[in-house]
Amino acid sequence: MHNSKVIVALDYNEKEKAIAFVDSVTPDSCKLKVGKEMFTLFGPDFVKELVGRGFDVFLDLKFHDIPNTVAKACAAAAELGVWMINVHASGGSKMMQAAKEALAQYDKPPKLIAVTVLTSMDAEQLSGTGVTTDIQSHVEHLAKLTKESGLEGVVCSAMEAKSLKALLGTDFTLVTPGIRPQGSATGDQSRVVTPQQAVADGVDYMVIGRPITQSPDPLQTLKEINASVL
Ligand SMILES: O=c1ccn([C@@H]2O[C@H](COP(=O)(O)O)[C@@H](O)[C@H]2O)c(=O)[nH]1
Repeated sequence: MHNSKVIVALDYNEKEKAIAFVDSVTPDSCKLKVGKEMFTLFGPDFVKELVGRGFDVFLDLKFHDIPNTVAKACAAAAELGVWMINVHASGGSKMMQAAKEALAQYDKPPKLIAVTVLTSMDAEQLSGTGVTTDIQSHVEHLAKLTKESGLEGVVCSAMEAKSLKALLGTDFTLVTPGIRPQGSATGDQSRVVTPQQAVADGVDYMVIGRPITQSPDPLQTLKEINASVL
């Protein structure tokens, strides 16, 4: 069992840079996230390498397709031995249930969670997609649908953590990107929260990429974040 709440987003375009960071950390100091960029560049072998080193790996491919396709993709992801995978909740309950059922054949299936509203989105971006409710209500709606579909948790902003824990219970896992230590550049994120506030509000895991990977001393930054939320 690894204890850190930090999942480092390995969004590197060079494998050597990612491995240099991985060489500097341990499975107790962080979990690792492989997203679309590194998976597209370096594929399943890269994921297996991280799993082989004993890390909990979140394969963040955000599947969103017809139920059959998503189910097969989730089974393929489970074969890699990863700790957690995800789909988009907006794919609907049939899609999420198919994903869940595809994992039933595994003794140790990955945790399956669903993305609610991307942390890069603000009210204007969301309404531009045709959603007429406010962000908080839409996140709550999608998180409820996710729980009813049998999944273990959601990706959301830590801004929504308190209300989701109250609505869906403390066992429902909340994974929150959009984490920014005080003074860090926000970049393309909109719904940002500091690590300290996120943990105080009850999140289970914080996804942190650039504030760590682009830092002049990534290991020291990770250590400081871990220490700040003890
Ligand atoms: O709503 C979401 C879902 C996923 N992400 C991913 O998390 C990291 C965040 O990286 P930062 O550099 O800390 O912004 C990135 O890999 C995203 O693809 C997200 O940001 N928001």
